[in-house]
Amino acid sequence: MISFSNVSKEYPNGTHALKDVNLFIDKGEFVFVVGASGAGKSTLVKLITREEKPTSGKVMVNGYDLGALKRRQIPKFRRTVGMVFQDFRLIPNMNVYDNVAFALRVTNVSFRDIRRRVPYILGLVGLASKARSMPDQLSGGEQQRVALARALVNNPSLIIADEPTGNIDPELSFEIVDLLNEINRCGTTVIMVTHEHDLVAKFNRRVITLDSGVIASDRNDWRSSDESE
Ligand SMILES: Nc1ncnc2c1ncn2[C@@H]1O[C@H](COP(=O)(O)OP(=O)(O)OP(=O)(O)O)[C@@H](O)[C@H]1O
Repeated sequence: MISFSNVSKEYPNGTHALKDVNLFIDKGEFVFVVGASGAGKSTLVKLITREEKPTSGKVMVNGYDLGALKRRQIPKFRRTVGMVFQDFRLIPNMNVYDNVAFALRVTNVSFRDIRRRVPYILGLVGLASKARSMPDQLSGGEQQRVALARALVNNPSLIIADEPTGNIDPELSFEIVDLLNEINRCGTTVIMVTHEHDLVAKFNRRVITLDSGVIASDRNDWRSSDESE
């Protein structure tokens, strides 16, 4: 569950990236966040992951009041959120298996559980046969699936993907969103920032449109709207 109550974000240089935003995303929803460059999409994501703090207002995510979160509580909170980025952010000198296992090792999961969980998650994203490959031996779509596996391996209740298909061919982009869709069907909340209107139209989910730091529209019936043309 995510809620924004009268949230504004002003960066130190005076840019008002978000202005008095009110928003509620329930557990289990799939939400696209769209909007022009500079509209405030990444700022919204950074407030949800507590990379940034609001200048005013209250952000609640998975039961945590992020404004009141102590520094030492941040890692525990972040384990409830899986993050996927446009540039994949894989560790280049680790193979696929280790990239995913690493996310578990840093949280002190036992060797036995890692050996059980990593192959399961790699199977889920269709990469069981690539476990020993290095990231630079994979296509963009495959690298993003590894990143997705890494985001999923801690069993987060929320996946937040900031332009996950931005560096991927259009055919493979569909596969990534399809995977996110499957993950969502199993109960995980998914928030995906994108510029790709084709994908948004194809999957027909809730769409939040940001414009100059405010929510310009928030709708569940994207396909029937004129904006999908
Ligand atoms: N660290 C920062 N310091 C100052 N201004 C910032 C910072 N980060 C973002 N901004 C500004 O805040 C506004 C919103 O930026 P944000 O990155 O949230 O937009 P966006 O919708 O994600 O854009 P894009 O689609 O280009 O990634 C922009 O005017 C941007 O220049």
